[in-house]
Amino acid sequence: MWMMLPWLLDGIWMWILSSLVGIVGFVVYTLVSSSGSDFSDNSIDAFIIQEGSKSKKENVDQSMDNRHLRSYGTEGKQVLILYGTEYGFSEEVATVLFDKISSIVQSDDVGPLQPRLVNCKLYECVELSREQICFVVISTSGDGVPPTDARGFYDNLMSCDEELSHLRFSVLALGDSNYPHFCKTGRDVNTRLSKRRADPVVGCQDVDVEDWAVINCWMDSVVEYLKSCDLCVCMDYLQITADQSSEGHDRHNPFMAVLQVKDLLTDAQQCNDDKEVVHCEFNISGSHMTWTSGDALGIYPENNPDHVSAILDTLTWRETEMFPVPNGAYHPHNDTASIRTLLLKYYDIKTIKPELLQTLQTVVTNTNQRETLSRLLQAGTGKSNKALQEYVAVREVRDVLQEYKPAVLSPRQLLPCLKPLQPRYYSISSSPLKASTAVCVTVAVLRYKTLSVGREGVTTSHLLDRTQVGQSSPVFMSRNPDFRLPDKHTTPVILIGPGTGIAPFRAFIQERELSPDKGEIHLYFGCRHKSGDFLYKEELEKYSRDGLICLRVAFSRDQARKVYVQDLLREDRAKVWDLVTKRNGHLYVCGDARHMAKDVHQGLTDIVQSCGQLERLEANEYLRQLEIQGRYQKDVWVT
Ligand SMILES: Cc1cc2nc3c(=O)[nH]c(=O)nc-3n(C[C@H](O)[C@H](O)[C@H](O)COP(=O)(O)O)c2cc1C
Repeated sequence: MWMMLPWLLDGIWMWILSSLVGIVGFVVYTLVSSSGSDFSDNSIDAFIIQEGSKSKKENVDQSMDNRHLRSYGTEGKQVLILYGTEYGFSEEVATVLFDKISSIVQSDDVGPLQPRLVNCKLYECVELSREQICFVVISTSGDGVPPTDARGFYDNLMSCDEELSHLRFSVLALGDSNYPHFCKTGRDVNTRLSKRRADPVVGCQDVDVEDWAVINCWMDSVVEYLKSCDLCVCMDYLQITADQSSEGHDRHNPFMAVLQVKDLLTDAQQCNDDKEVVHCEFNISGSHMTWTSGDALGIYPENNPDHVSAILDTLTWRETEMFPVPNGAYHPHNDTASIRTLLLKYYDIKTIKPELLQTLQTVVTNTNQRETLSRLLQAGTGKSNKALQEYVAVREVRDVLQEYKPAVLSPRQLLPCLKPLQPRYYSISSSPLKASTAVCVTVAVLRYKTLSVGREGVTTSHLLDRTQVGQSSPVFMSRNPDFRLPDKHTTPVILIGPGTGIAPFRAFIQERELSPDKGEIHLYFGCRHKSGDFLYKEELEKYSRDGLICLRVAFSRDQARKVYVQDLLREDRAKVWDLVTKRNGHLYVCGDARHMAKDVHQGLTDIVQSCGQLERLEANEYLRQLEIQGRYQKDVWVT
């Protein structure tokens, strides 16, 4: 059932054309806009299949806002591009591929290539047995799982054995090498398609974070292949329009939620520490949005206006001039905006794309500057260019533009060099049972220095420093079906979440507080000090006094020897072992993936090894089995 929910929420309209049932099958129609470099004709992520052999074009709905229309105006050689995304990057990449394929002129020139851009969530509309060629752009999410919307497609692909020897394909696997299961989903898809005898015409390519040099290289190979390959003009298809009038709120169509509570949970003076964590509560009444404890809230930030002004200082621009809003993460109300608004709301002004340096190279007149730029770029624009990586890691767009002054860019030169501003995701820290229209998040404010300049996290500083109670922010729900309380309320749970890892556990605790049957909750929380950064201290201590939770807190910096949650778990090894093995207890870990989740896993392995008297490998296998059974769940992230 959960798989149907995003369909509805995402504004998918399923029209079963009863008159066609039995003759041409069913028609599924949808619209979701996609991200891309501009908002021209590039963003359909739906497609229609018809059973039967006759080709047919049909206009599903002409009346809608067709800004995102992809008109399949001609019968062509069908090329399927499937994307599976959690946070939008695969969609952005797939859209670029779509544009590239659209412009290919083939050597035989017998009819144009007809790319179709399809979100994996519409997998039921995709029949690989009918396709000639398919390119899959897919990320890995969670702890090595497919993006939520792509699970149906993934499961279907894995469970079906039908041979696909007629199908040519290639996979672009997006991921992040900081995670243990690097690019797992894309690799799995590649392996499975090969096993089903499909032909990998371009090798599967892993992509570490947003390495456009690698992505472009793969796309070049795809384009080269398509230029001269033989494809038939065939396939049935319908012309599809994109609907802007969808009521469901999602990443493309966020809800403007009023911030109704904002509390700083930390006290710098008490603990002599500059860490700031803020509790925010958004009012979503009227949105029809719902969530389940364990889900996350997507929030679109605004950039710091001072940083925007610093960029404007380096440009030639006029306040009255209007520019297109990028077809990035969400639909703006207007198609155009001033450069100030664009830099404030729609473009990422922290991340430096190599294109910015390449563009500067074309305008700088100072010889030293030109040489510096060409040295930086001479080893390419990919991740393997360490000098470039180091340069961009410590700078933001305003620094680069200031550095190369008096070189001046126009907005038309600058904007194509920037990424669209993406939403950030925060685990929801309240249960809908407590208040179904008040969504809470618990946000650690990011502040640091590079090149002696103060830096800040875009969303976290926007929430703490620049959003007042009563103001609205664009928000939407992000499902996390792998992080759920057990179905039976009486099952004991062990929650391990230091810092803001407490967020989803606050929701879990509220959930059990309001349920008739209350299974045991063992909470392992960690913070630096007893005073000052013990998040939700009063609340948790009250739950503990009332017997709802068994609270164990690791204060890492209150004594000479550092103490962490995994140390407390080791102290409680007999209890943990008993809960898991004798009482069917479920383990949950939330927070930092790079260190904490690994250390906790190590701690749990030690416990299983010693209490179960197992070898190391057997202990690891035991935990792996728990994961497979959904009894060891993680909601972890890399910052
Ligand atoms: C919460 C979270 C979990 C992730 N888990 C993995 C993972 O297990 N393996 C991996 O290779 N990448 C992982 N990634 C990295 C994403 O795959 C990568 O950022 C990708 O570019 C996202 O593409 P998308 O926006 O299309 O989902 C994770 C990212 C996040 C935010």
